[in-house]
Amino acid sequence: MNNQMPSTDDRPVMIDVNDVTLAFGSRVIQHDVSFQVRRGSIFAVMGGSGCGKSTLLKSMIGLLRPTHGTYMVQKDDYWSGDDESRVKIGRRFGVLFQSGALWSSMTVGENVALPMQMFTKLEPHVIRQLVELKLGLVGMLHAIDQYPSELSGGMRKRAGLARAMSLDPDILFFDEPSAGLDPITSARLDELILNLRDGLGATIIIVSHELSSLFHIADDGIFLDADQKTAIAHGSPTWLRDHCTDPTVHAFMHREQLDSSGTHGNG
Ligand SMILES: Nc1ncnc2c1ncn2[C@@H]1O[C@H](COP(=O)(O)OP(=O)(O)OP(=O)(O)O)[C@@H](O)[C@H]1O
Repeated sequence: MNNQMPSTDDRPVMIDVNDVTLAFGSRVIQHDVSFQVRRGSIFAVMGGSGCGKSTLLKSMIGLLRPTHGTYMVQKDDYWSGDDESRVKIGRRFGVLFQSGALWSSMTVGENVALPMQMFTKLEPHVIRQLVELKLGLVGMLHAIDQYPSELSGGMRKRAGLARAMSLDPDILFFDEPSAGLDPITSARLDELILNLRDGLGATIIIVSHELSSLFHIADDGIFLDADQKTAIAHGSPTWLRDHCTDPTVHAFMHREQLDSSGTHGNG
């Protein structure tokens, strides 16, 4: 079965996930998951609903300890140390949650400033300048004094992105960034994500259902299966679409349904 993209990628490995098992209590969600994310790549975590994509993302950002396996962030073993060492490694991470997850009682500018106030000793006027810079990067400087409730869904996502970049992370995690956005706003967000990767050299791990977006922006990825509870294919979304022969992956990447015999139907 053709389920592994041939790799000619010689970019350094940024995150090395080795033999990870994720479980809630005795319920295993995924097991024996291994993959590498290379520096500067946009890495897609794919798979059907409920297979464990968000759970994997949670464990990569420190919200769920894997029951087995390791995550190396360059030379640092993310889960082997104490909370303090994890927080230190996590300072390199920026996270954009589905909703943008802004504090509703704070303005956009205050939201972006918050991580800087919490984790740095920068003077308020320096923070203000940095906040303006981050909001400028995502085209949201005009909304610096607005509250989240005054923003559209796309604007909230962009403000969330500015906040995710608040501490100059070199690794960004996006959970369903295009969820709830219309196609045009979603396409703009794709361009913004590509610009961030190209302009800042960030490494991006993205969970998304939006195949058109994934085909456009992601250059590597993994496909998690809900039934086998493990990764069944590795490669960029376009490679999986065009070359992967696994019936589940093929059906997903071509938006088909499998019939009970495991062959492709068209309904
Ligand atoms: N806190 C939790 N406690 C127990 N089970 C959980 C918890 N969070 C998620 N699950 C279960 O883990 C499985 C994977 O969920 P997860 O949200 O990671 O899937 P997903 O692939 O991101 O799904 P979707 O694409 O629908 O968002 C699901 O069966 C879910 O019910």
